[in-house]
Amino acid sequence: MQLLDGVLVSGHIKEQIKQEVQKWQAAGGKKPHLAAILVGNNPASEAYVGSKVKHCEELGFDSTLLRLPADITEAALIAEVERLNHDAAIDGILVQLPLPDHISPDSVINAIHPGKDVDGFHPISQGRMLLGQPTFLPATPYGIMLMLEYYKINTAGMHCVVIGRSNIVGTPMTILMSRATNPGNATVTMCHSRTRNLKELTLQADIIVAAIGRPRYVTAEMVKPGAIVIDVGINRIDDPTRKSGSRLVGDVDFDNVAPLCSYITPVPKGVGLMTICGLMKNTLLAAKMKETVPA
Ligand SMILES: Nc1nc2c(c(=O)[nH]1)N[C@@H](CN(C=O)c1ccc(C(=O)N[C@@H](CCC(=O)O)C(=O)O)cc1)CN2
Repeated sequence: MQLLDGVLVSGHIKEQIKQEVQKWQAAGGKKPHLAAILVGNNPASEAYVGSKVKHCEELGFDSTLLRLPADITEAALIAEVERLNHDAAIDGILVQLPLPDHISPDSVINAIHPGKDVDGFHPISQGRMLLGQPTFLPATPYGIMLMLEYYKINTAGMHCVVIGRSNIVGTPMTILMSRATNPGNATVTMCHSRTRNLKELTLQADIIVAAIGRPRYVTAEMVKPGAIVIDVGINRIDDPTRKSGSRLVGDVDFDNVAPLCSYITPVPKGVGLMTICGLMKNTLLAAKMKETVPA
């Protein structure tokens, strides 16, 4: 079993991005500038946005963090997004998810100008991805593809079972893995909460992408020996043995599944770190494309 190491791969990709930014600036380009919107004070969201801002500093990007109250109206939030759309200094905009229940994430995402949609969540970005056109790829699936590429895993002809059908991970993952690219060229099955014969399907999988959001859901008896397992889950569970009283686990029962696998991503230090790489690569691309809605 080989661990797909998010620390190693993200370190390598960040180094590439840093060098690309320096080259871009040496050629007269402006520092990429990411604007992150954080609504409310969900501790996990605070941590993820904080990490994005720190990565901007590390890679030589500018960043702006806009903190908005949890009771902001949807209209006021969309007005902030539109203000950033028109701000020529801003290259990329992200709105940290989840949003409070009274705000429709679709309405807010749809308000982001597609040229600044560095999360790759806008319908235009997703549509272009579906058609195989150049676009911003959703950060987590993009990061997973970068990781498979780094380890030179040839997925052509493999059966890839994706568990989860979210717009930001499961669905785009099925599209990217079935494209005529390497990695890609896989035969893909998408499973979800209504799938009846999940274990039957996962046992046929050469690659499992687990993005269900349930701690340790994928167990050893669901995994074929030699399979590649990509764990997208980030679940915080109680652990009285830890000083903090809790710890992170993925959607895969790592301790029992890992011995069966050819490759597996750990949680933490796996896919999560690659998500940030996907976002940073998209932000650099946005800076190079430079699209701003005229005032
Ligand atoms: N606007 C967005 N919102 C959300 C996204 C997203 O891509 N865009 N994805 C997730 C959260 N997320 C990024 O925002 C994210 C999750 C996890 C990590 C990460 O680095 N995880 C570390 C562990 C971190 C920890 O200790 O808590 C790891 O896996 O090693 C980065 C980004 C939902 N919202």
